[in-house]
Amino acid sequence: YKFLESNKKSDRMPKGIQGPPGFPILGNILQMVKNPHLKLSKWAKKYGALYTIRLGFRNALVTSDAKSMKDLFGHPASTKKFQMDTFLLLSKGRYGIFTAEGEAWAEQRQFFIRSLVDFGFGSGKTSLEPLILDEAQYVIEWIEAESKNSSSVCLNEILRIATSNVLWTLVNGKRNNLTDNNISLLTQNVIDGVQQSIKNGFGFFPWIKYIAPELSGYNSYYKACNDLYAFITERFEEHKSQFTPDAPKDIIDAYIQELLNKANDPSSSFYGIEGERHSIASVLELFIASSETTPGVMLWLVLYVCHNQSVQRKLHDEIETVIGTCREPSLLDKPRMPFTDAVIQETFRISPLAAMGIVHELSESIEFQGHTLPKGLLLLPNIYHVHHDEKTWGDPENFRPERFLNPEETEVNKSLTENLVPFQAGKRQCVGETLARDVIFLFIVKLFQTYDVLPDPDNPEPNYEPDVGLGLICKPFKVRMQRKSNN
Ligand code: HEM
Repeated sequence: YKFLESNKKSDRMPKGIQGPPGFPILGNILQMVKNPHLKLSKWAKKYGALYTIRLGFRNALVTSDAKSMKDLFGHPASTKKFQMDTFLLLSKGRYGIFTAEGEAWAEQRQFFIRSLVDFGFGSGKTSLEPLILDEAQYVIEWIEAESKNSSSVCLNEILRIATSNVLWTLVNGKRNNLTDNNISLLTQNVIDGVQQSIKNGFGFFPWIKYIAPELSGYNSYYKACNDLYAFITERFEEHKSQFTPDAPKDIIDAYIQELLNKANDPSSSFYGIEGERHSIASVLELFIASSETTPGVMLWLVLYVCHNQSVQRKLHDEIETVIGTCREPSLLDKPRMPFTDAVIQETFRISPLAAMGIVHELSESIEFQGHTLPKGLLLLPNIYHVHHDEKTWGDPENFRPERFLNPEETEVNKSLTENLVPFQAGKRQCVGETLARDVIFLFIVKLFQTYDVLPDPDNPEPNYEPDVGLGLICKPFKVRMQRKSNN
């Protein structure tokens, strides 16, 4: 019964759009068990920019070029998400920003964006810069200490902790110690569970949890979600006990203020108990959405640049020319650093963290590129293929930041970056994009301002093979961080 219940929703296939044949009940899922991003890309080459697949009983339209993706995900009927059990469990229902829908989602999303601006963040503003640079400096100190014990270091964990600390300081008002970091650890347990839910299937087939709760990883995921939820709830309670109205010190205070402001407005998603649930879920989702993605991009970048020394030399040259060795990098340096920008864009392109994005669901039938797309159709953004399409990139498998620059290498070619969609597209496009881009820029510039990054002599060959789950995650690797002689 549970099996039928969780998979009962069947929808119509749009007419006139081809796709690979699948199996009964499972559809195309079996063909996508290993490296689904590569399979989706292979199908795009065969069936074109728009094709259909079946995920269990659900039909999905796969979009594999940037324009179709932007047009389709920009349509008002595409705002709804396909809610995997994995995320509903995390947010305890349709709460917060990531999992909420309709007016509640719009209000929660807007509130978070406004809070970021209130706390000094936004285009053209630089007041979060000291916070980000402080965290980058802690990473440098950690590298210095580690390098005394071993010639090569693994940056995976420290970058995760440091980036989650930037957000945590903003949200909770005080930073965590790099070696004693609850929020990062609790978040990591949940992220590991999300990866398991994709690999072991309980995200798509909730009935697996009834058959193999332990083996599938469902039980440990359930516990990890509850632990993180309880931790965030405790921080809300702590803040409430020390709260001064109209003087929010951090984002949790801002949420508490909004709950008070909307205490008599039943039409608001901040009203009453539901309002509390939305607020806690929103904060929790921020950590889940950011803590693997932002450091993940930096790790890929370090790996590629470490194994492409000519790129590293150009990166060093630009940092030295524009910033020098004595002063801290600033976001205001960004427009004068096209090569650094190109290195970051190339990393987003070649190893997109959210390679298959987040699946949405049409809330009503629409006409699209001459086809009628039925209500309930799932929409899958084939981000990996968009970033690896030979027609756009020529040699997609090569790490070549220069592709984004004009022949004089003085400017980034904007018409080419239009083909990048690492944060997806449309009204639900990543709400943390600017924060992520700023953190990546400042961390990376500071790292390469301070160090020559060299391959680990014990493992000199790079491993570009990702750990594939919801995202393409860089497997742990070591590098030799050699302090630059002029630094
Ligand atoms: C390089 C880093 C990041 C990448 C690649 C990334 C990617 C994405 C993608 C692909 C989506 C799905 C958009 C959709 O459903 O249409 C998303 C949504 C989201 N991201 Fe990010 N993200 C990153 C960093 C962050 C950060 C730093 C935060 C928090 C400060 C964040 C918070 C969110 C939230 C809350 C959503 C849900 C938005 C909504 O449903 O309205 N992300 N992100």
